[in-house]
Amino acid sequence: MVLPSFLRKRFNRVKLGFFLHSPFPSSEIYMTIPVREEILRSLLNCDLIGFHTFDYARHFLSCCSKMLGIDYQCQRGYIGLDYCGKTINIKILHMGIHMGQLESVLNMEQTATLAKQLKEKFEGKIVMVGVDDLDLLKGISLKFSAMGRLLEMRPELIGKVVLVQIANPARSQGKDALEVEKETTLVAQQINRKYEFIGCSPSLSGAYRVNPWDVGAVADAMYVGIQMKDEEKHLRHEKHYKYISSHDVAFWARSFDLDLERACKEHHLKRYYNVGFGLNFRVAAVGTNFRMLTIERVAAAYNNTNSRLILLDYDGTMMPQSAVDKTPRSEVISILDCLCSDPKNVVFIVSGRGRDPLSKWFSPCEKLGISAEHGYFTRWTKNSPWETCSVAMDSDWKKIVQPVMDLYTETTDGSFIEKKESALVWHHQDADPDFGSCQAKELLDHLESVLANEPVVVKRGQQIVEVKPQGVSKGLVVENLVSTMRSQGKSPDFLFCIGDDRSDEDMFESIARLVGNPLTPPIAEVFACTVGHKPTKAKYYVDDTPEVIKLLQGLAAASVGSNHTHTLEDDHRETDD
Ligand SMILES: O=P(O)(O)OC[C@H]1O[C@H](O[C@H]2O[C@H](CO)[C@@H](O)[C@H](O)[C@H]2O)[C@H](O)[C@@H](O)[C@@H]1O
Repeated sequence: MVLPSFLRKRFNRVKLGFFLHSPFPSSEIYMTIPVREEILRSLLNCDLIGFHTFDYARHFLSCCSKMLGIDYQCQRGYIGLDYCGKTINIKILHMGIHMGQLESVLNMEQTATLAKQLKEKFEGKIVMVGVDDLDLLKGISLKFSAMGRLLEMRPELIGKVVLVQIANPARSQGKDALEVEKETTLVAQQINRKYEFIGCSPSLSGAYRVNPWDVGAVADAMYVGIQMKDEEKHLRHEKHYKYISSHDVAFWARSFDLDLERACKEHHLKRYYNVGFGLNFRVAAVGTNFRMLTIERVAAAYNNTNSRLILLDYDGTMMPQSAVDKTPRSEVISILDCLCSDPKNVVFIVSGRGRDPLSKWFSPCEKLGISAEHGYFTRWTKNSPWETCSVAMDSDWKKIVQPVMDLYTETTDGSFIEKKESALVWHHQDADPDFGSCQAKELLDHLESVLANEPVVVKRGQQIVEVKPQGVSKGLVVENLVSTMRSQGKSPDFLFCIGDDRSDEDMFESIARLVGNPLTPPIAEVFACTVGHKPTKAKYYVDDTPEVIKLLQGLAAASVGSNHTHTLEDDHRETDD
């Protein structure tokens, strides 16, 4: 299960599908695994993850939600799981059996001989047949016990009913397999001894769904089966046979492969969003060369340029999503300060957060620019005034949104509403992950239906549903900052932009447009970088938040190295003091 991590790291564009041919445990059990998150994250490197049943898939989705805070949704009949901006598809399909193999065995002379022998042996008796692997999961000994219970409850059946169990040899020879074999044989012997019962082997009921742990219920089901009319037995058998023969292992393989192709195609299209649509070669390269951003690569460009624009998302980029205290560490402040001190740099935090927390957190950085609420507010330095987005701001829509969000807050324990100046945000991070995610989907639909004629958009984010004015986006921030720098005669020759979520994709999209526009001055060095390995409009990625900080630290060191005025360590010490 950890292989996908290694494969994805080594071969970025490989098509990865994973099918789990055994149950996925419920979250309560899975939770006890020390490396539970690593395994989940590894699987999420796949394009398609398959399970035998909805229950196993549900367990997996619930683990992702509870342990990684990752949402899932149902779209166009498919279950998708949002991970780092990419939708991982979940497939539910039984693997099926090999029909050709079954038929060839059925047609063998030996089979006919055995069938004849069994018929003769159990002449005049009701025969129940089960076929199982002799392993821990099949619960054969429980079925034996149920047979015992049936004979106890219905003594008139003793000698009239036979249970024939075909037990495929265990595929492993481990302690588990040997124990199951021992236990099964023991139970069978006990029951056979008690009823001097002939030739009975372990069995499986099949047509009836019963709790295998409820021996009495299994015994009842056996009785119903025994009483059943032949016509009904045939109908049930036909139904099953039709399903089994049409959903055999070949069908499973074809279907899984088709879905894997579809999932990869979607991921491919998302990653290569702009390729071939009239944009120039540089943009096309965004898709074809998606690679990890190293400090060596970016520092070389950094050192050779004179007017740099550095755009940094906050949550999930500079600050881990999982952090409780969102205040930036002194090390981060020190790095930012150092970057801002370089006269060749214009550095901006571009965040969905409100201007108050951002200005408070970054108050030590005098020269840092802040773009808050996805660009609704922008200020170039600590002492410059806030500029407000020119988008028409009629806040009457809040009167519609507030009561709807109130309703969901009331019914969703742990959720709350964040009131930003330009937006209203419903948070469900602290609610039950499954219920919260389900409510978020409902809320999104609900809001979209009541806001159809309002100048706002409803967006899903990391465990949030946000309503904000139409036209406000981080993409617009990029366009405005670049055009302001150009109008000031400081046309950027280096553009570094890093972010992790869907709102940051708007920045990458704008950058692709800027780079592809032959009518505007070219930007020599462009680094659009996402956090995490996923389909994106960015050309580069880094793995996680610590890697982002390391990268910025490298750039800050390059600035320090070029002017030799002070070291990062000095800065750090001063800030800590
Ligand atoms: O643009 P970003 O810097 O990535 O900010 C996006 C959102 O950040 C905040 O929400 C996030 O943090 C919350 C508190 O820890 C958490 O509850 C939520 O799940 C995260 O998405 C902020 O509250 C939002 O307004 C921003 O849009």
